[in-house]
Amino acid sequence: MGYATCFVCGQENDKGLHIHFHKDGENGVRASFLAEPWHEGWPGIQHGGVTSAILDEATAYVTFFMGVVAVTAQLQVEFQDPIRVGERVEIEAHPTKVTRRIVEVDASIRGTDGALKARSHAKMMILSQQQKEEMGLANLP
Ligand SMILES: CCCCCCCCCC(=O)SCCNC(=O)CCNC(=O)[C@H](O)C(C)(C)COP(=O)(O)OP(=O)(O)OC[C@H]1O[C@@H](n2cnc3c(N)ncnc32)[C@H](O)[C@@H]1OP(=O)(O)O
Repeated sequence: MGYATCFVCGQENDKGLHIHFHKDGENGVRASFLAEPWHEGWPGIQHGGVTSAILDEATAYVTFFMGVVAVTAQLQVEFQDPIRVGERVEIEAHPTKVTRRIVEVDASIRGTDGALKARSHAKMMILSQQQKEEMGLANLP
């Protein structure tokens, strides 16, 4: 599922996060992740850019499972509590509004105890055929 070379989900990306996202209910997605030492910014704490990339990817998977090709136009992230190296977290995302061109998505990352670590609100722009061609994405489903 997804794309083999993707930084977040690609199983063939040696430098990637290798997160497996799966469908949850009709429109939601879920995944799990373990922060490793090479994901840290401040000592012992997962880098906020890694956290943002995970939220962005969960958001993108919502549109992927909807069967449209979309890119992130806006991603607003709240970092609520540090994600510690060695800590497992649970990721969730679901759509909140769907229009002809834009899918709005809420995503969150929680500890295994359910405590909120980070959350995001994003606007995904559905690409026209011309935009897909210009971005080299015309052959995607
Ligand atoms: C699932 C498997 C794995 C898949 C890979 C995971 C990927 C993860 C997701 C990503 O990270 S994608 C990469 C990061 N995103 C980008 O690189 C997108 C870069 N931005 C663009 O390509 C264009 O800005 C975009 C396609 C989003 C919009 O260009 P358009 O030419 O379609 O917009 P247009 O100029 O026609 O404007 C249409 C409306 O949208 C508005 N708009 C455009 N860009 C916007 C923006 N960025 N934010 C908010 N609004 C925006 C614009 O003001 C306007 O509003 P109005 O209709 O009210 O006039």
